[in-house]
Amino acid sequence: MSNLSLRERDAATIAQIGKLRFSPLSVIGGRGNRLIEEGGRSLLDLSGSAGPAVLGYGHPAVVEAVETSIRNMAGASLLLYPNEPAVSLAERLLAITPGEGERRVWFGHSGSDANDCAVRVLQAATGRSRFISFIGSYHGNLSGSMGISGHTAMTHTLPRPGVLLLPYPDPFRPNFSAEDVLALLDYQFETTCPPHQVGAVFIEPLMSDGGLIVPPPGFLKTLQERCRKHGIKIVVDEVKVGLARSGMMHCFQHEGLTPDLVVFGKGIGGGLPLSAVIGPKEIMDYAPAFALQTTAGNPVATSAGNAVLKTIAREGLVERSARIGTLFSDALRALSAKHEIIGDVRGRGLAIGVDLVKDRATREPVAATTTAKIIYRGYELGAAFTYVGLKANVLEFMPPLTLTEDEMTEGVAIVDQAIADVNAGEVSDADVASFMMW
Ligand SMILES: Cc1ncc(COP(=O)(O)O)c(/C=N/[C@@H]2CCCCNC2=O)c1O
Repeated sequence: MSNLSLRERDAATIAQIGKLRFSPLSVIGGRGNRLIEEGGRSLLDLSGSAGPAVLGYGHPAVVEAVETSIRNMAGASLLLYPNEPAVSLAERLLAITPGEGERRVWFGHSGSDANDCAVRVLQAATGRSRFISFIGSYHGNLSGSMGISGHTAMTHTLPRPGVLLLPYPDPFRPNFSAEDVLALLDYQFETTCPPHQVGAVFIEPLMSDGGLIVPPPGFLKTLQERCRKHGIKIVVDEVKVGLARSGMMHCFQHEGLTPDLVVFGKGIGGGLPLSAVIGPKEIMDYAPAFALQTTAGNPVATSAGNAVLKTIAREGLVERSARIGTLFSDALRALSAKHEIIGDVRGRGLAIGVDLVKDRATREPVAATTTAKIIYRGYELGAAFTYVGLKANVLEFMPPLTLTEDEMTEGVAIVDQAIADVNAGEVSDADVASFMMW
């Protein structure tokens, strides 16, 4: 057994390109809504491992489903033969996801590969090679999904040729109003981006990694109508804010959208690698062997997916997200009475962002080091959470949907104390230097 810490062994073996670390936390276990740190300390998880741990850790329904399926494993590959868990999950997803006409489900391992698949099959099936997306959007980290994303973390990779990236209107920083963006789109359609060349618009119904931005009411619905007129498909990326997290089963339902394709990831697997794309049969049946991944739709991950959907229904997690999310947001908003740095608290259900500002009048974002220090101090005080935003100034709360009211209260108290301690200068730049990764 090594006498090095897990963190030291991680530094000596795991590639930096796969890391986005916000604190020194090294995890050796997890139970309920808590992570167990090397050394045995328990931390409240307000991040859900960046979203997928919708049922926390070790949920009995997931444990039983995974154990049963792996003990009698129906192969490991949906592409070679059907398996019961995958087909059941596809049936469940089709039943709970509004849509028109006959549809089909594709399974993958991650939000990235799901959006990657959507891009490729839409270009092939529509014959249109251009796409519309948004500055600040994060649709994945594979070439296809990255190519239609607009997050600053991806500027090391050039966007896909022909992508039209529009500003995502932010009610808290209205540099571009919904009307401005729609006018810009119309102008592009008239000039450099003929609509008949555009296969689809990719929409985050709540922009997560770009800063937990809830769009102005009606904007996305109007955008959908503009695009529909030109036969442009609507793809809604529900990877991070879907499946009950927003306080409705699908976040797009808050916006009155009628998507052609819906992309799922993160929470659908309850922490296991699983993603899905639902789309019209004429698109998703484009050609056999078009979007293959050997272990996609395997019976173990899809058994976890079935357990997630069944638990969401059985434990009423849609309503719970709405209720606990409102309490959580209200409690965070109440902190703004004592912390000038809190400029805005926003989100839907248990997808919550706290926008940190230097100045409430100008709404200038705080320095990224300040955000990082609050995360770091929160870790020291016993909670795990992250930050997002193109200026790295938005605290992100994406806890398990099983978060209790007491845990929510505990989490808010930690955030409160962390902000106070950072204001008091208790965290140094050196403390966070190695945690400024995006
Ligand atoms: C709306 C949306 N769509 C797709 C993805 C990609 O999902 P995967 O990271 O599972 O490939 C994501 C992933 N978002 C990043 C993943 C990198 C770490 C930072 N936090 C996230 O949530 C996403 O938010």
